[in-house]
Amino acid sequence: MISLSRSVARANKLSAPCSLVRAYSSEGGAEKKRVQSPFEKVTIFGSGLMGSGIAQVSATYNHSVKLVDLNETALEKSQKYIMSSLKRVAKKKFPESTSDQVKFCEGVISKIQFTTKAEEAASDADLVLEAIVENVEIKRKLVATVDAVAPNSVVFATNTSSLKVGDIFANISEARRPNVGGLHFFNPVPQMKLLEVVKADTTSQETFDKMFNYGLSIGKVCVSCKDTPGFIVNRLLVPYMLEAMRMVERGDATAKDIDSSMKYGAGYPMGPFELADYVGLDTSYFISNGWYTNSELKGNDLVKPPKNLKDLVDAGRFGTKSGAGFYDYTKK
Ligand SMILES: CCCCCCCCCCCCC[C@H](O)CC(=O)SCCNC(=O)CCNC(=O)[C@H](O)C(C)(C)COP(=O)(O)OP(=O)(O)OC[C@H]1O[C@@H](n2cnc3c(N)ncnc32)[C@H](O)[C@@H]1OP(=O)(O)O
Ligand SMILES: NC(=O)c1ccc[n+]([C@@H]2O[C@H](COP(=O)([O-])OP(=O)(O)OC[C@H]3O[C@@H](n4cnc5c(N)ncnc54)[C@H](O)[C@@H]3O)[C@@H](O)[C@H]2O)c1
Repeated sequence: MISLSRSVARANKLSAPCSLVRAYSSEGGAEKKRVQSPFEKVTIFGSGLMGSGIAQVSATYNHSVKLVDLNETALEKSQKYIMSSLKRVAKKKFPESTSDQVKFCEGVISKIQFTTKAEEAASDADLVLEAIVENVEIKRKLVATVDAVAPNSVVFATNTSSLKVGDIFANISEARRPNVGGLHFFNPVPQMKLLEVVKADTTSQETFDKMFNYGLSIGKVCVSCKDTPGFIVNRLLVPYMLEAMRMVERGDATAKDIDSSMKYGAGYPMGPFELADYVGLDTSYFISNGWYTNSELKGNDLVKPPKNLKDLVDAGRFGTKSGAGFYDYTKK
């Protein structure tokens, strides 16, 4: 595998402003290097937690963004969420000037068009990114909608946490197969620097390079992944967090002490139970159970969901989003 030296990468960048600079060592290893984005118009499906964050970051780095959801209520919630996040970023960026903070926030939000018109939004995009509900059938339906109207050259990526990229795009038209891949962002998107760039079986090198350079252009640290369950982080995160759960089941330690141990002993920003509540216990159960019952990890105890995780989900304790999970968030 070759790697471009920094001087070659720099030369490319200087000679062709919109060049696709593969500013990374393909022997693995991430490199955080700002390059010109190969995309101008980005259409994102799903204005929830992740879609909103991806839209915010793409607009912050001068992409023209269309953010699509099923109804105006979802879009209004998204706009509020993005604005509140932008205000936090602006306060740090322009601590001395409220007017600059306002200008920054309004400048970014003006680059995002909130719409329910799916076909129109997909019809003139350079990059289409889906961040809709983690359900392969619903994602496949969206793929079919985009397939019918998007430009031939569009790159189509998924932000899935746990599904196989190849399964999501299984029914896409033949001509588009080289132009699909995965762009797995982390929550919260404005804060988490990592972007997992996934090369599926049909992804062309050109498409991979475009996705990778888009990630670099929006300030992310990009890593290269194969289309395997959980890519890199979740493949390691799920077994770690499930074993934490089993420790509680065995009575080895409390959730609180395990969280403290990982924060103050391993330097994690959140312990496993705080994180599970943060990303959602329903999501966590869905992912681990999906891998355990219907993936290349089928029957692997490393990803077997513990009983008490399922009990919490069955009881409607989904984590912060429902006010209670491993911890209670409603008590003052
Ligand atoms: C036990 C059984 C579990 C079962 C298995 C589970 C398997 C896992 C399931 C996977 C689900 C999908 C996962 C997904 O595919 C991949 C992921 O996303 S994994 C999650 C990755 N994210 C993390 O690990 C989060 C780690 N936490 C943090 O980094 C921080 O806690 C935080 C979230 C950034 C919050 O920081 P805090 O210090 O705690 O709190 P603050 O509120 O002060 O924020 C600090 C700092 O950041 C700025 N900030 C925070 N959020 C935002 C935002 N949304 N927008 C803008 N800015 C934000 C804030 O302003 C602060 O700035 P500062 O003032 O400090 O400069
Ligand atoms: N939450 C996380 O920590 C996290 C992190 C990384 C990746 N992901 C992945 O990102 C995706 C979205 O996750 P999320 O947490 O943002 O979910 P979410 O539930 O917050 O948002 C999903 C949004 O998609 C919308 N939607 C559903 N079907 C749609 C359609 N056909 N067209 C347009 N919009 C549609 C829903 O209305 C909702 O607003 C999932 O694939 C998830 O696995 C989640």
